[in-house]
Amino acid sequence: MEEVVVIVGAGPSGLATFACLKQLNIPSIILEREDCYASLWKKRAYDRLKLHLAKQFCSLPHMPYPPNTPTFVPRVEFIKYIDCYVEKFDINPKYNRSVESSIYDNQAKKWNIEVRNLVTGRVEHFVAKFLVVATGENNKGYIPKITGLEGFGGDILHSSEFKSGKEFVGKKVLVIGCGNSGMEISYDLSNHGASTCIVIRSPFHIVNKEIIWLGMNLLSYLPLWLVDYITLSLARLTYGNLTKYGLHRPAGGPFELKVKLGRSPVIDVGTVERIKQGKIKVCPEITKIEKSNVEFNNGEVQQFDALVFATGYQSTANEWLKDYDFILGKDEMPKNKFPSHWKGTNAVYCTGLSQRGLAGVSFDAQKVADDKIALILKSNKRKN
Ligand SMILES: Cc1cc2nc3c(=O)[nH]c(=O)nc-3n(C[C@H](O)[C@H](O)[C@H](O)COP(=O)(O)OP(=O)(O)OC[C@H]3O[C@@H](n4cnc5c(N)ncnc54)[C@H](O)[C@@H]3O)c2cc1C
Ligand SMILES: NC(=O)C1=CN([C@@H]2O[C@H](COP(=O)(O)OP(=O)(O)OC[C@H]3O[C@@H](n4cnc5c(N)ncnc54)[C@H](OP(=O)(O)O)[C@@H]3O)[C@@H](O)[C@H]2O)C=CC1
Ligand SMILES: O=C(O)C(=O)Cc1c[nH]c2ccccc12
Repeated sequence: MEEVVVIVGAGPSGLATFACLKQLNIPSIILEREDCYASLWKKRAYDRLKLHLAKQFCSLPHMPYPPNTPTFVPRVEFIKYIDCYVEKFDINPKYNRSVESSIYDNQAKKWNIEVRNLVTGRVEHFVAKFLVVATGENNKGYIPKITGLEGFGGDILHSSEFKSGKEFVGKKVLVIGCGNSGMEISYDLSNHGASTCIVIRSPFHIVNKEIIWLGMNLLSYLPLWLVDYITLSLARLTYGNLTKYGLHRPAGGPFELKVKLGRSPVIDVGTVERIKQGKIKVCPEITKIEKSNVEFNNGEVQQFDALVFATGYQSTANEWLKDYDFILGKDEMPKNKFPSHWKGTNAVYCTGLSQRGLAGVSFDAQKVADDKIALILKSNKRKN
């Protein structure tokens, strides 16, 4: 099968790229390994999740949210929005297709794509003039190696498998990692009566969604350092000094760290108050595990029924994109810096790999589509 554009992944990035291309009458197909679109939001996100950024920063190209949508969109409403998006642009991804290899044929100037059909088990081949990597930054849950972890007696899960604290009523649970996932999952566990501890090993910024909303808006008018100053001042006023609870702020500002390192500030949903009340206990880094006992680097040992690893994600694009160095580095990140990151050499593009959430997804999808039309028009002109 020969295609103009093959998009790998039917998350918001793949869907947005398809829609932007369609607006320009450029045909494309999407290959998706799961049996649905937006699989992260449907299968790998916890029940109480709401978008942290206001809806104005989380829409996909060519379709705003309906006016009655809440400012901070709950997961289920976001899925409904994506449902409407898919209907509006009549998007039909090819499901259960796991892309296993993608190699550029320099002679034919085409991408050869090998796909495992997960239903039949067979390998299918696609050829495309353009390839778009839209497989996301949150592909595979990362669980660190810890001595004795494999012998742990209780439940072990990654945050992407966590649905609700109601499954842990009366249990003693340790959450490892204090990003947005870990902090919110701890709160949910505590809400449902689980005895909850959280491992915090590094400094991070605690803010709330109103402060970030203000900061995001101010970024249109003020330099980043000033927005950081205002954001930090408000955060300090709201939370006070949290060091005695084991929460430390890093040296750079919240927006500076997001832009430079892709590290998101933690948007507090009530966890900090629980920590202050002693209802969620902060623990230092784990040194080892023996059966149900977890030892921390302050020498303390505690017994747990379950461990929730909210230790982040890995992108896995380099595993299937054999010619990844046309666009990605060894670290799976785009080689070029924002805002030129979305384009590689040899007709490969990426959307959703700039650590800028859904706003970044929209930016990339539009850029990719606009670039393609230029290329296609150029090649058509040459032919005529
Ligand atoms: C818990 C959580 C909450 C988040 N909340 C927000 C938020 O509020 N606001 C925000 O802006 N961002 C948020 N993000 C970031 C979020 O990941 C992105 O905004 C968005 O989902 C990115 O879309 P994507 O299409 O790039 O990636 P994904 O949504 O991850 O989609 C990638 C798709 O590619 C498919 N795929 C992967 N590998 C292959 C392969 N080899 N072959 C075929 N298909 C493949 C996957 O199955 C998946 O369906 C959140 C992330 C997480 C983990
Ligand atoms: N509602 C929303 O909008 C939500 C958005 N998100 C977004 O999804 C993305 C992923 O977030 P998240 O899942 O929290 O992952 P992150 O990568 O943001 O956080 C991972 C956390 O795990 C810690 N960690 C890693 N390894 C270890 C270890 N061995 N021991 C102790 N701690 C460890 C990290 O600390 P260290 O810095 O020390 O490595 C960090 O605190 C982010 O962009 C986030 O903002 C997530 C949830 C909700
Ligand atoms: O949820 C995330 O981590 C995102 O990537 C969304 C996002 C984009 N820009 C930001 C700035 C501050 C906080 C979150 C985000």
